[in-house]
Amino acid sequence: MKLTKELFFSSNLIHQILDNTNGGINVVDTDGILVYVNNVSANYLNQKRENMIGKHISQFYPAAVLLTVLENHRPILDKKIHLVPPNKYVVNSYPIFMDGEFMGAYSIFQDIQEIDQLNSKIKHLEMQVSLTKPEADFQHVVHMGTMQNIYKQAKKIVGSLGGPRHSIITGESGTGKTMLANLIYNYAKQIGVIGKNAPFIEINCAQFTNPDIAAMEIFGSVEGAYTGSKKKKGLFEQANGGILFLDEAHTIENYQNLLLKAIESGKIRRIGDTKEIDINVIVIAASTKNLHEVFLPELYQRLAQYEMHLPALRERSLAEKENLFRHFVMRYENAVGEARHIRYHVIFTPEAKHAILNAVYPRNIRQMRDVINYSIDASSPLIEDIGEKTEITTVVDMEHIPFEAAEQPETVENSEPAAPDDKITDQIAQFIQEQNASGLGPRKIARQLEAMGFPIPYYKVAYFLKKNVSAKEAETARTTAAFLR
Ligand SMILES: Nc1ncnc2c1ncn2[C@@H]1O[C@H](COP(=O)(O)OP(=O)(O)OP(=O)(O)O)[C@@H](O)[C@H]1O
Repeated sequence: MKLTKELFFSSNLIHQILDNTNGGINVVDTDGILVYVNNVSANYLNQKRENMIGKHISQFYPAAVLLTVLENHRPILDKKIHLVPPNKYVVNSYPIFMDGEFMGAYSIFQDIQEIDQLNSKIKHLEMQVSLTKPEADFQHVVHMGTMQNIYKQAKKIVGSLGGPRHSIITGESGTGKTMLANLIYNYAKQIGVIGKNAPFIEINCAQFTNPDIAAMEIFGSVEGAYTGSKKKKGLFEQANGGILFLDEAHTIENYQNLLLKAIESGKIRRIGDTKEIDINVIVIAASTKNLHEVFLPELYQRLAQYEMHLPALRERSLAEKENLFRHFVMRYENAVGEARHIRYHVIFTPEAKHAILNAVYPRNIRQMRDVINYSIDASSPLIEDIGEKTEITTVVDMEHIPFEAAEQPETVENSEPAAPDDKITDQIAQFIQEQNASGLGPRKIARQLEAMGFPIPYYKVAYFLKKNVSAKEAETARTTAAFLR
């Protein structure tokens, strides 16, 4: 027997095919009575198809999208629903017309939990990358604390009338040397000293265990210069017309002469080659060491016309640390906001903020940033708990701070101004709860309280709500008052 169009439509084949699709299918008449259900749909509800057909769809799917299509006679596409929580489905529903007459509707739905989870993972990864990427694009960084003065000096490296110069940046690990080099690069592009597409080539000189390999990477090589070496363009050549950032520059000891020659003559020679190549590169050498003690005097002199030192975090003022703290918290809020399309507010309790600001960070700003990110991570809700919310507030408390920062034995007195205690009563606690129950967030409630003459900071309101200290549960008015204080 041969499969023909007639045979196909007269046989049971179409049902077999519909049963073997990945999606659930429901077909209803104009009254919403199920006339067809495929196996996938029946299986989702642990039902037998025969039990479903002939009954009203709302018996099985009370909020069926099909019911709306029956009313409007219009398709509804890509509607996301939680059919059997936590599973998520996407539903497409269409009206059925025959010879222009409305006859019913059908829907196809598919489980998208897996796709959703993958999307979530991608978003999470994107967010992690954005939280740890350097700040080169963040112009406001240059208006903060130490950076303000250093950036003024740094602009002269590329922006002085005498032409761009080479320079040195020193500072402990994590103090912002790479970030500063990036800021210089951006500024050079902005004022047209280098082209819009000029390269920024960064190399950590310490990554090479063998100084010969380091030299070949930096200056390039010709085939056979060393056993197995190939013809290769070096990073100097790749940086032509832009900036070469040599991180941990103190480790290039053996090749200081080559570097000096390149800087002095504007020419390089690939290792093993006799031919010289013209280069036009601004060199920024960075190091955690004092290069004055490590470099050849001529090389040091050449580079150190502009030498900038980035102080360790412990040497910076509390005001600067507070700025950095705010900066990283805001960065987190923005990253979550963008990734999840919600307004995300992060509030640190005074104790937690104090611990973060006063902790000792051997890896400087990078470590402080990581501690802040970690603490917010620890206090934040899970993605699955966000649901349909568009605004979320999280409170970071001491319990969320990683041990490395929380263990610092600091006192917390005077970290925040206390509210006038004679005014805080159990009624205020009740007021906060009532306002919150009616949908107001901590900021709005704090504003209302302030207008009423009770200036309680919003983070205290948020902390209070988070801990769910109810006025009824509180033993006495004083307990609640003490908590809010
Ligand atoms: N003033 C600042 N404002 C905001 N972020 C900063 C500041 N200084 C440093 N950072 C951030 O701290 C992190 C570490 O900075 P960076 O990588 O520039 O340090 P580094 O001195 O080059 O470290 P290493 O010596 O280990 O290479 C980066 O994410 C950087 O963006």
